[in-house]
Amino acid sequence: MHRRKVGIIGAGAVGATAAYSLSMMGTCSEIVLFDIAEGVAKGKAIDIAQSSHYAPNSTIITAAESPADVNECDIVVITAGVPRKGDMTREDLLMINAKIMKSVVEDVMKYSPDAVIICVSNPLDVMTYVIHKMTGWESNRIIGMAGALDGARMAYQIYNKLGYGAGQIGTLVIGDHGQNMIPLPQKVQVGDVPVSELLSREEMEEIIERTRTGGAEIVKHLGTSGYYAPGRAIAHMVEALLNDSKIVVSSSVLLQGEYGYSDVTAGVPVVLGKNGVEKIIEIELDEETKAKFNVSVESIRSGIEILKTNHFFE
Ligand SMILES: NC(=O)c1ccc[n+]([C@@H]2O[C@H](COP(=O)([O-])OP(=O)(O)OC[C@H]3O[C@@H](n4cnc5c(N)ncnc54)[C@H](O)[C@@H]3O)[C@@H](O)[C@H]2O)c1
Repeated sequence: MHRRKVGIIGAGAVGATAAYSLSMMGTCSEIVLFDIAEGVAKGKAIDIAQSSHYAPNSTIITAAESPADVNECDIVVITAGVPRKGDMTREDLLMINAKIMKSVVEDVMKYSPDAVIICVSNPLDVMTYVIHKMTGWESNRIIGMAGALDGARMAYQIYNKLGYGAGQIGTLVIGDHGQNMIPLPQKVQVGDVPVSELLSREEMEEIIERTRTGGAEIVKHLGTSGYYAPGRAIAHMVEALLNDSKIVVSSSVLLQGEYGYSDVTAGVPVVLGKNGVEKIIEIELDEETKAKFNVSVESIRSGIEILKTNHFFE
């Protein structure tokens, strides 16, 4: 990864915030934004490039005129998609976003054939699976961003309860990036202190619930989903890949026997480095968590099944 070039496909709220975060961190040498909505990538690229005047390191930020300009990237972040509208069923949304993903991925394969892909578009785990099927690439090169955000949301809730420990709260959220996500309080530490020493079971139950509904809480206030924390979470992952930092981040990856599942994507802790997913970490799950993980995996499988029933992969 010597060029440190990052492509971001979908320059909407999340994609542009990821670009802005990366440029403020000075992590990349070059960021190229692409969006099908005319002017969006161009306008945001100019704005972000001007803000980078005050960043620690300079970053070249450009807008792609066509998918072919998102070329020779080390990492491609995909945030392209459409949100669910009133009259759409889950099935409709899945099919629409999967078709968008298919066309985006065809371009990535053509123009950035050596990239690592970070999938962000929802439904996250199913879209990550689509990328695996469409590319046929080594599974380590395709990573779904979910746990990085959900873990930050959990840490925020814990800090709000404690009033201390900011930046020291290690969290872990596994499973799907949706209703059945599994925040794991038994794995949380504040500094080196297990959270069970600091918060009661009832307080942790409330934190788990608020983590699960963390996205919806923002929608309630804002009328649209959050983008600062998702954008920063993407930048955190991109930095880990570019710097080969081998940090542990929960991410949606293809399971091939790990945790007893195959041919399905789900959020589990992984090591991120220059090759993408360097290692999937298999932690010991108690029986209750195993049952929850199964519910989570089955909900992802039901999304994949919808695509199969609609002959998407044929
Ligand atoms: N994984 C996560 O944790 C997480 C967090 C937040 C949002 N998301 C998801 O990320 C996606 C983006 O969210 P957002 O708030 O930025 O939405 P947004 O609507 O602001 O941006 C999406 C952008 O994608 C563009 N787009 C659509 N089709 C495209 C194509 N074929 N090629 C290029 N661009 C295309 C649209 O023009 C739009 O600008 C959504 O699917 C959202 O649900 C995921």
